[in-house]
Amino acid sequence: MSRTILEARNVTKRFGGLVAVSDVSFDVTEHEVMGIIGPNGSGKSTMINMISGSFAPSSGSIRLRGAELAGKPAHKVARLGVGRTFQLVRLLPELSVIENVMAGAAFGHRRRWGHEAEHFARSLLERLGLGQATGMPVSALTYIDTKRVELARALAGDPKVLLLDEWLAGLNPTELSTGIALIRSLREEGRTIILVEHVMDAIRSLCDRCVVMSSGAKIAEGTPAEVLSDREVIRAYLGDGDA
Ligand SMILES: Nc1ncnc2c1ncn2[C@@H]1O[C@H](COP(=O)(O)OP(=O)(O)OP(=O)(O)O)[C@@H](O)[C@H]1O
Repeated sequence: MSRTILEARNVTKRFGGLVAVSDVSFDVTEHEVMGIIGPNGSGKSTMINMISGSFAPSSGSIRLRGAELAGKPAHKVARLGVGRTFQLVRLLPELSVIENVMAGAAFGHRRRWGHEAEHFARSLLERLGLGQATGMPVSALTYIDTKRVELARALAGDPKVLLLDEWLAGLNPTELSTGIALIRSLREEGRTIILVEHVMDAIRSLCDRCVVMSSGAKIAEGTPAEVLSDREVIRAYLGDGDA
C-alpha cells in the first residue's frame, strides 16, 4: 500500500513584503516522482529550499514521516532523510570527485565513513558513469559531470526523499536524454523524488504527479497530462491572451 512520506501543510514564505510561497499544501507518496512546475519566480525553489532546511517557512508545517522539518537547519534535515541537488551546482572545489561524494556519505541520512564511504561512493560514481573520474579535481569536470557528482553526493547519504532542483537545466540534447534516463533509473529503483523542472519532456516522462505553482500559490495538482491541459496552468505559463 502506498504511504505518504512527506506532507506540506499551509506552507508560506515571506521575504519582507514579498510572499514567495503562499499557503501551499501537498503530499508526496513513497516511491513516487513528484514534479513542482510553474513559471519563473513562482516559488518552486523557495519551496524546495524550505523542505531541505535552507529556509525556514514563515508559517506552516513540513513533515517527513511525521517528523517536523520546518525550521530545522539543513544538516539536521539531511540527517532525517532529505537529500538534494542545487539549481547552481555546489561542490567543494578543493576536493576530488570521490571526496565530494564521500562528504555526502558522511553527512547524509545513513552515515558512512572511511572505507565503507569510499566503497559506496565509488559504486555510485560508476553507476553514474564517472567510474574513471574518481580521483579528478572537480574543477576539471564538464558541466554535466559536475551535475553527476552532485547527484552522487546526494545519493551517498541514502536519502528517503531526493530533491532535484532543475537538475536537467543547461544540458545539451544528448546530455538531456542521458540525464532523463538516469533519473528514470532512480525512479525504477523505488526512490521518492521531488523535482523542480522546466523541461516538459522530462516532466511528462518522469513524473507520476505534479504540483503547479504560480505567483507563490498552488494552482493545480494531478498527473502531468491533467495539469498540462488545465486552463489555469496554460494561462499561468502563457498569459491571459493565450489560454
Ligand atoms: N532569498 C531571497 N530573498 C528575497 N526574495 C527571494 C529570495 N529567494 C527567492 N526570492 C523571491 O521569491 C520569489 C520566488 O522565487 P523562486 O526562486 O522560489 O522561484 P522559482 O519558481 O524557483 O523561479 P525559477 O524558475 O526562475 O527558478 C521571486 O520573486 C524571488 O525573487
